[in-house]
Amino acid sequence: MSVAEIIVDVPTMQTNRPFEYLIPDSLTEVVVPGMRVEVPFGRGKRKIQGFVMKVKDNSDFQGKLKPISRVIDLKPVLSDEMLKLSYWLADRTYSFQISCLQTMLPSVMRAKYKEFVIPIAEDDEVRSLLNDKPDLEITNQMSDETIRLINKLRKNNKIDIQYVVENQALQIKRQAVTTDLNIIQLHEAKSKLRANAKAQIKLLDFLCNHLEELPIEFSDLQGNYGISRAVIKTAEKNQLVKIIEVTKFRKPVGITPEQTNKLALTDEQKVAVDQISNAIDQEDSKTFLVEGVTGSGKTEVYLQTIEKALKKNKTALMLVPEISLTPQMVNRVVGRFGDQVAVLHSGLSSGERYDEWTRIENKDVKVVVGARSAVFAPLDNIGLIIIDEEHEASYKQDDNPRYHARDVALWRANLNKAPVVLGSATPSLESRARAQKGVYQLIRMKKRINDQALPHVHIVDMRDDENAAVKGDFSPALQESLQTTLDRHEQAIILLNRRGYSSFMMCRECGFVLKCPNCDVSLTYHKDLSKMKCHYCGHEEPVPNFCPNCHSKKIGFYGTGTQNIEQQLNDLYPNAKVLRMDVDTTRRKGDHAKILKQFGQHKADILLGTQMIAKGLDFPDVTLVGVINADTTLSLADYRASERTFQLLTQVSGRAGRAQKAGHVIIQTFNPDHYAIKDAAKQDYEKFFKQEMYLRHQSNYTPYYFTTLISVANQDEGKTLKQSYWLKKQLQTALSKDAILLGPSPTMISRKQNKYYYQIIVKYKHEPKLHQKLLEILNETQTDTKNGFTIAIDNEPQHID
Ligand SMILES: Nc1ncnc2c1ncn2[C@@H]1O[C@H](COP(=O)(O)OP(=O)(O)OP(=O)(O)O)[C@@H](O)[C@H]1O
Ligand SMILES: [Zn+2]
Ligand SMILES: [Zn+2]
Repeated sequence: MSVAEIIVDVPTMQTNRPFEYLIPDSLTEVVVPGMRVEVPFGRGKRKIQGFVMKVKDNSDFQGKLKPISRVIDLKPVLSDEMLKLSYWLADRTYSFQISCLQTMLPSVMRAKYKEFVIPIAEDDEVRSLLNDKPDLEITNQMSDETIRLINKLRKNNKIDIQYVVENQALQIKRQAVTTDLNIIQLHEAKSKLRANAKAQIKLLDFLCNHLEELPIEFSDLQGNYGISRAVIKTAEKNQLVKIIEVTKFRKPVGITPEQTNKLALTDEQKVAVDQISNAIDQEDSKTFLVEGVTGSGKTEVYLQTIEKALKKNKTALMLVPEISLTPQMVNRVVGRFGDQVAVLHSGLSSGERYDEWTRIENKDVKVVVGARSAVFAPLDNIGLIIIDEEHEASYKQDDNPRYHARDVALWRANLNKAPVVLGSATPSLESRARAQKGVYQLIRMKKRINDQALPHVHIVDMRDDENAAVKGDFSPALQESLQTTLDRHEQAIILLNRRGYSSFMMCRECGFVLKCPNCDVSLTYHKDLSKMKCHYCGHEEPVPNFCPNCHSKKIGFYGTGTQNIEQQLNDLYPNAKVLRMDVDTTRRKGDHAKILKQFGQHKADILLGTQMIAKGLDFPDVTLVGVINADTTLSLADYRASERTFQLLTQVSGRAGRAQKAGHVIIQTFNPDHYAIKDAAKQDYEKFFKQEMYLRHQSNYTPYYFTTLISVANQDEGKTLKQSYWLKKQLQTALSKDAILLGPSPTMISRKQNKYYYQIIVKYKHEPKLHQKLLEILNETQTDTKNGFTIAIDNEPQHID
């Protein structure tokens, strides 16, 4: 007898452990760990997906084991390494193991179920429900009446509901057009068409010219040849073409890498490459922190150490923050290693992602570049892991499982005996502190390439009379610098620090602010839709003409958006070409890359944007960087506010003067004396680090204390509060007197999608009982789902709001 231990796809506390299933004789030796299978679960015929964790010869279970119904995969989709990782990840992030297993796979491989009605009794009602067909799929389009009928028939044992697991990944097919007609028949068909059937004629002409390339995908026909779906459908009806499904490897778009060659290293780069190469050679899983100023050439260090790993017949994993935001980086890696690279990022369609995943899984590639979730890439025999811009908050996932890619990378590196390289001009305080203690090895690169000086930064005090008097958002100093830059035919980058700065509506008569009815946030104006929108729940409504509160007409926009700044730039410099990069102009795939390409080709003079333009960009003609409002991130109610502000300002300043020409930066602020702004102006990370460490020490925060954030949500505010206090009491029983408990307090946005949110923060140094207690709390609160509480535990949160 062989038995499999399986984690089933039922994300509840009770099912958060392996269940045993019998492996039927027909499947012995087929079922192996890491494979997905379909198993019966609970009463009735319900079938669900599960992951095989272990296969063994016998079971201690007294009752009768149910058999596995079928296998979903023909070979394991998760390696032993990944299965092992899932235990650690679930424990560390307080999440269900099933969520962890699923997080490691491309989303298309996550289970989808179809439900079918199966008749089990002869009955008129059943027959009419099924319309004389053998079964009926239950969809969410069914009327309530039908659902009620189904329920009734089920209660009377006349029908049964069966669940079928659908493997989406295998079903990624695309619609394509082909034809059975030969060229002569096509011409004949064309001659029979009426002259005004222009679209049909165009389609037939196309077919005649591309017969050899058939079948051709719908999207291709639409996108590249302007032939619409309707035209194809008509042709199908007239039996001119056939519509079929094709499976294809999709090639991610937007990447046009130019071949790059190895550069001769500077002295600082050489030191870094040597030390890291050594660790690769020795299979030493140590962590390096490369603290290199902006433009010091960290990328070349990454590329040459990756090459080292490949030479040793190993693979390399490189994480970057949201790749679609840094096409330059992807181009550099693909340019160096060509076909050996797979790219994983959220800009890919789920199909493209799956294809890239398959290439890695098939061992067709040796290097993986990707954003956060690429840390789970099915690479084997990893020799090096790199995390660029390691300070980025986006490496932490906001939803369950709330993992930090850095932690996962360290875990995998340890198992693979590979070094980790964390790179940044502005390392996170945690990482820099670890380097201080010798946990990580610090490598500093203090000079820019070509010995180019760091840009000269000028702080403009917006409280000054002269600056306060200007009408728009541009101080005289910034206006002048922009003019000089334009006169010299150089380029400028203007940063609008976005947080809390979008356009909302306020009444200047009574102070009323237009808010979302479901969430406790103001609605944001979207010019292109001419609507007010909620960024949390998507609620939208028309722009009001008068105040809903006092009926005054003095309701108007407040705050400045990028569109507004763009208008001001156009008014100030009518001859300059401005490119705007924000959420609105980068909605579609490839928009990002397009804007950056245009700017790189100097088709525009000014690149205006939000945080997304602050990092990684490397354009030689950019000599001026202007920051409109340095303070917005500073005013966040988060203990990381100073750190975030320093990072943002240092990074964006670093975009100026990276090649031959010297760079200038103008930072407009209402807090010119704040250390985060002053240190950023000097690009002095070390000074900032010391000051910020001192303050964190004073206020008992990371990296001196560990932090865990527990949030409670419910539709009823009273219940939420009560539950929060109960939780706090529970925690107190497990904590020593050295731990600090804050809250419960409402989160900054205390209501989202009609739920109230309260949070408790635990700060601690050493609390051996805390972990167990938190698991117990989860257990107790989640078993009782009827109350509708959502409890989330965030280990080392990136944002506290
Ligand atoms: N050894 C070298 N010789 C000549 N040019 C180099 C060398 N190393 C890097 N460069 C060039 O210097 C520029 C800056 O390098 P890179 O973009 O890697 O900086 P960085 O350290 O990543 O900076 P940032 O943190 O601002 O992104 C690039 O254009 C790169 O091609
Ligand atoms: Zn009003
Ligand atoms: Zn809302």
